[in-house]
Amino acid sequence: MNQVYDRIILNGQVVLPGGTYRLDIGIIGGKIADISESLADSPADEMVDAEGKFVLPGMIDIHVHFNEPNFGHWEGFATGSSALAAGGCTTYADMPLNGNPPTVTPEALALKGELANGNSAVDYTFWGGLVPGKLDQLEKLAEEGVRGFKAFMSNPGGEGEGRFREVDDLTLYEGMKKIAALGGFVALHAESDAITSALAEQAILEGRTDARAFVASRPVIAELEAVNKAILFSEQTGCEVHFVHISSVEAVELIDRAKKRGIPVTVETCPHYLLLTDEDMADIGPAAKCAPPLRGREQKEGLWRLLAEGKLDVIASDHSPCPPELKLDESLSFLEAWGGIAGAQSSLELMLDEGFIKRGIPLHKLVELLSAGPAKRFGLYPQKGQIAVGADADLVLVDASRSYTLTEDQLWQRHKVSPYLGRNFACKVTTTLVRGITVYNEEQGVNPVKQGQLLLQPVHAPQQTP
Ligand SMILES: NC(=O)N[C@H]1NC(=O)NC1=O
Ligand SMILES: [Zn+2]
Ligand SMILES: [Zn+2]
Repeated sequence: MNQVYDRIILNGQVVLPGGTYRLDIGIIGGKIADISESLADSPADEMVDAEGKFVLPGMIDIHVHFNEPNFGHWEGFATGSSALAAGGCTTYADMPLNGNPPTVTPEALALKGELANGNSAVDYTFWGGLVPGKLDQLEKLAEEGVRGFKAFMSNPGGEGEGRFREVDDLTLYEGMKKIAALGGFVALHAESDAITSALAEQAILEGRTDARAFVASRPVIAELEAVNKAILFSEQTGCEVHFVHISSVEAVELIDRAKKRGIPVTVETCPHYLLLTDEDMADIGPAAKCAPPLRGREQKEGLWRLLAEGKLDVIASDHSPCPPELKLDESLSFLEAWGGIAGAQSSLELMLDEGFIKRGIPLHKLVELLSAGPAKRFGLYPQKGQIAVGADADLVLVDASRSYTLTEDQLWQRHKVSPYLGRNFACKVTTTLVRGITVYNEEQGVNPVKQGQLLLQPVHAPQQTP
């Protein structure tokens, strides 16, 4: 066959679902048209030499907070998605907070869509929100194509009237019944508000406001209590639950036991729970503050063990930035500083560095958590999330023979705050392609033409003809 390819990626170590092989990839019309041992002699408009590099499916980061509308000064679509592109992520799902209005009505969803359109470096979709008083909006959001609905079981913090609020038990239960009927799923920030707010209040009364006090105010039992309740609600309503940013071995095991009983649950953790500990949080300061908090070394090692055992489904960044003064102002105690880690650009490199290079976990196993797992969770698979003929050509080239130190000037996000500044990475993303288009390369940086497409299918839209 004498096909003319738009582009051929030559000589890379290509990470397929079952393993890593030296292969060439031919791209036509934004899709992977061929994967073969030699396309070197095939005609193509452009040849990309991937000699010595790994070629992976782009990461699919289903947990980021880009904060528009109205909180673009925290993080916006252009800067946030640029950080993702530079870090090897090709699709993301934006959370319904901390922008205002939060994405809990079709009007707010439309506003998100307008703000992201033309400003996103990579493809994207939106989470809706499940909050008290807005149960009647769920169906309308589903009509606009929303399938995932985020709820907080503890106080999400944040500023302003009309901001996103945590669910009470009845809203969660009733919401899950409705979402199940709509064919959707919920994502839960699973920490018990009763436990965390009482402990935080007690700490403040006792004048304990440092990093250690923060960790003590959000113990593992708070996570377990919330997970346990949500599993019960899932069992009772049939609603699928995705547990975001799980931080403890005990919670992953609880979720795993529920899966084995046939309850439709999935579990996510974040690079920071696998890379950092509570001691790092105290050393680095509020740049490493997140909720649930970073935990001890045994928890971190335990999460790696569970990852190796296949008990995790998704790795996501939970990129949740804020203006630097809300974290770094010296008048703020650790307890008062904004909780949220802004690590979007580093997720893939951290997982490859620590998981593949240092711990020897096969790349295709990591790709299951970074790409295929999240794509499946969001119904984007097999169009996205794997390297396969017919899939979108969403590809990342990684040089694993190059080490570098992360500095502020390399960060594409709105504010140059990251717990990974100064860290030495043993690999580097060199090129990111979305549907065959170069959205990032080392020499030129992020492509200024923002070609990311929205991946929502409103039910009333005319079906696209191929
Ligand atoms: N509101 C918000 O984004 N909170 C996030 N930050 C964090 O560390 N955990 C979260 O859920
Ligand atoms: Zn959360
Ligand atoms: Zn979050």
